[in-house]
This record gives sequence, structure tokens and C-alpha cells, in this order.
Amino acid sequence: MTNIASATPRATQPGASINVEQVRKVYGPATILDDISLDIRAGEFITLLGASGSGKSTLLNIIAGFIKADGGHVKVDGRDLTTVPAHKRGLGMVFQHYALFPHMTVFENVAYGLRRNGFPRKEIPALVDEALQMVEMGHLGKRRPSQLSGGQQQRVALARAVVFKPRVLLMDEPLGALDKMLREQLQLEIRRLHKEMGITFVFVTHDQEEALTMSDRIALLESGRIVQLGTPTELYETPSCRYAAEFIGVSNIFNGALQHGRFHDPANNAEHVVPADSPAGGTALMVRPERLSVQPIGLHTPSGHNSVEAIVEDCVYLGSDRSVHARTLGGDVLVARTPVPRGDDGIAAGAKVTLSWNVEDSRVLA
Ligand SMILES: Nc1ncnc2c1ncn2[C@@H]1O[C@H](COP(=O)(O)OP(=O)(O)OP(=O)(O)O)[C@@H](O)[C@H]1O
Repeated sequence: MTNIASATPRATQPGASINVEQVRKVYGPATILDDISLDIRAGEFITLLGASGSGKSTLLNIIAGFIKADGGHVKVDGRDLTTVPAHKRGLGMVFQHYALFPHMTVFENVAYGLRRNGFPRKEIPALVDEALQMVEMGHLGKRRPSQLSGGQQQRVALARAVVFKPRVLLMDEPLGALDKMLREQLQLEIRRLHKEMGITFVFVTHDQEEALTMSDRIALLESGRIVQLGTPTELYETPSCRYAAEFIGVSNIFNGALQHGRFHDPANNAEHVVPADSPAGGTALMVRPERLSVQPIGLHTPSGHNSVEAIVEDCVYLGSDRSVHARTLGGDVLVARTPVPRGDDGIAAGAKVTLSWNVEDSRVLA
């Protein structure tokens, strides 16, 4: 989707805003995108996160213009692009599979689109050099793709998109084919690139950790709908529903019902105090592992805390902290993440413990 004749007039902001308005996509009887609306701010890094099949790639490709929606509109800087073909939208795109030309050097791979789009010959070397510098590939311009690692090839793919100085960069699982270490390194580099360029990034991933690391905001998709839109902190600390709580991070969930301001937990025969703003009709109470305290049974539980009794099933040493898996008397298996004690604190498989949490650290979910 390489194109110079930018589809939108240049504003002072280097990035463009995107408005997805009631976008709908069906394949036969299946609804893939169910009237999705999403306002992406100029210059923000937004991630479309969701399980396989939730519709993230379809939405990205509708924004890009590669897939035609069955309803709704896509606007970039207020201009309706719904009927504008992909190559005239002025958006950059990076895919999971980089598809570089194997017979061309790195330099030629990046220059190719510029030549095809009729950029003045004289300007091309400087533009290519600048793009390669941005992705830290300036020294490898003469290599061929077969002489590059996967991470380096993906950098070239990035350079090929940024060389046009697009106002929006769309990325579909660009790190999906890389191993964990390389992936983490490139996550930070893409963040840096985003800061440097100041343009709008729309990033697709199914990896919640990647989404938390990289994004200004995350749109969490489930079966063609956005179930929550917010900052990484908002999604982690205040998930809107059970799906969001379970998809992002690890969550301990008690099943029950909110009645008269208390959470009734029949399995553990307990009534938990909940935060004052808890939604009526909640059927789950969530506590994150790092908010659970573990102590041998019989010790005093701090005031303002809820607690349940449990038996430790496993204690996993993780270096920086440890993970304690314990089964409550009601059969719920909970996970607590706690600092590693200096000596033996009696928390080991088989130990009877109290798991407790501050009321404000729990969340009732609908
Ligand atoms: N051309 C097509 N014809 C029929 N169904 C399709 C087509 N393209 C996608 N789908 C279906 O649409 C749904 C959403 O696909 P999409 O690729 O957008 O999901 P995704 O969230 O990006 O998943 P993944 O991470 O696996 O790529 C899937 O169930 C998929 O099988």
C-alpha cells in the first residue's frame, strides 16, 4: 500500500486520526465484525488485541482498504475513505510475513516502492538511508534478505513502510514469527519508532503482554465486538467484564453474587466486602495474584481485608518473586505472587494458609 500522493491533506500533527464507524463484516452466516466503532486519536499507539478469530486482522484490513466492509465507514482525519482503494489511502502497512524481494539488496527493497511511485531519482538514496537509519539497518543496505535474521528482515519491512512518511502505520502481528527475545527487543524499538515519528500506529496482536508493553490504548476484541477500550493500566486494573479479566494477566475469580453490598461466595461459604462502586448484578469477584497475601493459618489478618483459607498445592520459585498455588476449601485454585522470603516462612506444598486481600484490590465483574 505504498503511495505518496497522500490521501489526506497534511496537518500540523504528523499523525492522523482514524474513525471507525459502525463497521460490519459478514462471511456467509457468520458475523465477523458486529458494528464496530472506534475513535483512534492522532499520534496514538493503539493495539487491537484479541484471541484468534476475534476479528482483529479483518478490522485492520478494512482500515487499510484491503477488505471491503459490509457496512459502516472509515474516516482518516475526518475524510471518509470507505470507497478509496488501499493504494490511495496513504497508510503504511507491515505484515507478519515480510515478503521482501529475495534478489534485491536491502537498499533496493526499500527503494522499490519509491521508484514505482515515481519519486525523483535524486531524492531516493537519502530517503532510503533515512528509513534504514530509523530501524537501525543503515549499515546493512548491501545485504540480501537471505543474509539477514528474521528480526532484521522485519526491520527492512518496517523501513519499507516508513520510507513514505505515512501518517498512519498499520501492523498485523509484525512480531508473530520471531522468538521471544527478539520479539521483546523489537517491541521496544517499535515503541521508540513511534515516539520518534509521532504518527498513529495501529498494531494487531493476540499477545496480551505485548499489548500491555507497547500501547497507549488497547481495544480488546471478542467475537467481532470491542469489549473494552482503555489504557493498559485500565484494562489490567479495572477490567470491564470477566472476559477482559481473564484475557489480560492472571486473575483469581470467585463465583457468586453481589447481594446487599456484599459478595456472596457459596463455594467458600464466605461474604466478601467489596469496593463501594461495584456494579449491581455482579457474578464474579476478581483479585490479581500480586494483590493476594499468603500467611500460615492462625495469624492475624489485617483489618480491611477479606480472606479465605486454603491448602498450598505448589510453590514456584521465579527468581524475582514466587508464585503460590493454593486450593481453597471450596475448591477454587488461587494464585498468589509474593516476594521471596529470606528464610523459610512455612509456605510450602501441604501448608494450611490464609489468603487475604485488601477490599480495594478486588473487583466485582458483571
Ligand atoms: N475470507 C474469509 N471467508 C470466510 N471467513 C473468513 C474470511 N476471512 C476471515 N474469516 C473468518 O473471520 C474471523 C475473523 O478473522 P480474523 O483474521 O480477522 O481474526 P483475527 O482476530 O485476526 O485472528 P488471527 O489472530 O487468528 O489472525 C475468523 O473466524 C475467520 O475464520
